[in-house]
Amino acid sequence: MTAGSGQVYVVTGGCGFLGSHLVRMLLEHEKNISEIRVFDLHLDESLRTLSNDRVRVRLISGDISRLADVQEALHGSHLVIHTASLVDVWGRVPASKITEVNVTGTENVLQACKEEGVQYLVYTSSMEVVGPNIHGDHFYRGNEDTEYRIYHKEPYPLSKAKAEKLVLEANGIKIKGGKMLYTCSLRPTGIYGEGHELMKQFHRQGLRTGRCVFRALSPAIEHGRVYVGNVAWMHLLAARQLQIHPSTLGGQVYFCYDSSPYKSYEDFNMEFLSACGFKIIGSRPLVPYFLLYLLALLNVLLQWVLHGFITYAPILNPYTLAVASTTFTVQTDKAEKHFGYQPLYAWEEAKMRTITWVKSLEVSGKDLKDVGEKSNYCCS
Ligand SMILES: NC(=O)C1=CN([C@@H]2O[C@H](COP(=O)(O)OP(=O)(O)OC[C@H]3O[C@@H](n4cnc5c(N)ncnc54)[C@H](O)[C@@H]3O)[C@@H](O)[C@H]2O)C=CC1
Ligand SMILES: C[C@H](CCCC(C)(C)O)[C@H]1CC[C@H]2[C@@H]3[C@H](O)CC4=CC(=O)CC[C@]4(C)[C@H]3CC[C@]12C
Repeated sequence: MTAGSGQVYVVTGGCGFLGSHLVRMLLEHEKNISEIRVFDLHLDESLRTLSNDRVRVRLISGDISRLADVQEALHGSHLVIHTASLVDVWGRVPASKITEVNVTGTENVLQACKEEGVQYLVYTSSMEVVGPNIHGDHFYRGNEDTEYRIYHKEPYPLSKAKAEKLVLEANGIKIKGGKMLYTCSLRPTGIYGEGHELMKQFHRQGLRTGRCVFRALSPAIEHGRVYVGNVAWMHLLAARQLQIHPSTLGGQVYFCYDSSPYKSYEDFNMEFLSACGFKIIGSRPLVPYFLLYLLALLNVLLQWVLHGFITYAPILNPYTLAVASTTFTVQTDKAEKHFGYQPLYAWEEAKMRTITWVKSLEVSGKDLKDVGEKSNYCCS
C-alpha cells in the first residue's frame, strides 16, 4: 500500500509510556494504516523518524483540554485511540487540572469525533475505575462482571471513571455525515515495561539504599500487572475489531491482562530489579502497617506545609498505601472472546525485555550518577 491510501489513526498521548509503545506496535502490526497522528502536549521528536514509505508518523503538538486543538488533529481521521491523561495519584498537580485533562479532554475527543465524523474511538481507561477502593475490599481474580463496592474520592480514579462513563454513553450517537460513533474502553491493571517511569524511581531509590529494597508490603497482597507491549497489542486489536464488529465491541469495557504472575507490588518489581543485583530485605513487612500509615499521613502534612514552596509528592501517601495494600487481580477472557486477544508477549519475554531496559539504565550510568553510587552492593 502506498502512503495515503490507508486509514488515518490518531493516538492522543502518543508520546507517553503506553502511547509510544502503541505507535510502534501500530507501525509494525497494522497493515491498513497510512498515517498515524501522534497528538501530545509534549512531543517526542524521535517518533517522527519512525515514518516509512508505507506509514507517515505525524507529530501534532496540542492540548487535549482545548477543543480546537483536538478538532484539528481529528480532521479527516478514521479512528482515535485516546490514551492522553494526567496520571497522578501523588498530588503533583491540582485536582482541577486532572479533571480538565482527563474529563474535559475526553469530552473534547467525543465532541471532535462527532463534529469531524470520526466513527471509532478506543479509550484507555484503568483498573482504577473499579478499584481497589479505600475500604480495603480485595478484588481477587475478578472480571468485567464482578460485583465490587466502587468508591472514588481521589481525583485520578474519579476522573478516569467519569471519562469512561462519557465514552461508553457516547457509543451509538449520531456523528457528522449521519453515521454512528462506536466506542469501547480498555482497563489496564498496573502497566510495566520499557520506559516505565515509576520503575525508574524504584530503581533509583534502590541504588540510594545500596541495592536493598526494604519490604514494606505484605507479600500476600497480589497486584495485577500487565506488560506494556500487550496493552498496546490489545489496543490495536480492539481498534481493528471495533470496525469489523461494532455491535459486539461497541459500548464494552475490557480489562487488560496477560500471563504476568500475580504478586505483591514489591515482589513483582523484584522480578526485574533482582537481575541488577537488588535484594529484598525481609520476608514480611519490616515496618508495622500502622507506622507506614503514619508516615503516609506525615507525607500529606509535609505536602500541605510545603505547598507553594516546592512540589513535595513522595510515592507513599495514604491512597497509594491503600492501593498497594489491597489485592486487585484480574482473570477474564472477555477480550479473547470478543476480539480474539491473546497476549503477544509471554511472561518470559516481557520479563526479559523489561530487565534489558532496567539494566540499560545502569549502562547509561544515569541512575548511578544521580545517586553517586560507586560500584559495590551492600547486600551481596
Ligand atoms: N501507567 C499505568 O500503570 C496505567 C496507565 N493507565 C492509563 O494509560 C494511559 C497512558 O498512561 P501512561 O502512558 O502511563 O502515562 P504517560 O504520562 O506516560 O502518558 C500520558 C501522555 O498524555 C500526555 N498528556 C498529558 N496531558 C495532556 C494534554 N493536556 N494534552 C495532550 N496530551 C497530554 C502526556 O504528555 C503523556 O505523553 C492513561 O490514560 C492512563 O490513565 C491505565 C492503567 C495503568
Ligand atoms: C506507588 C504504589 C506502591 C507503593 C509502595 C510503597 C508503599 C512501598 O511505597 C503503587 C502500588 C499500586 C500502584 C497503582 C496501580 O498499579 C494502579 C494504577 C493504575 C493507573 O491507572 C495509574 C497508576 C496506578 C494508580 C498505580 C500507581 C502506583 C501504585 C499506587
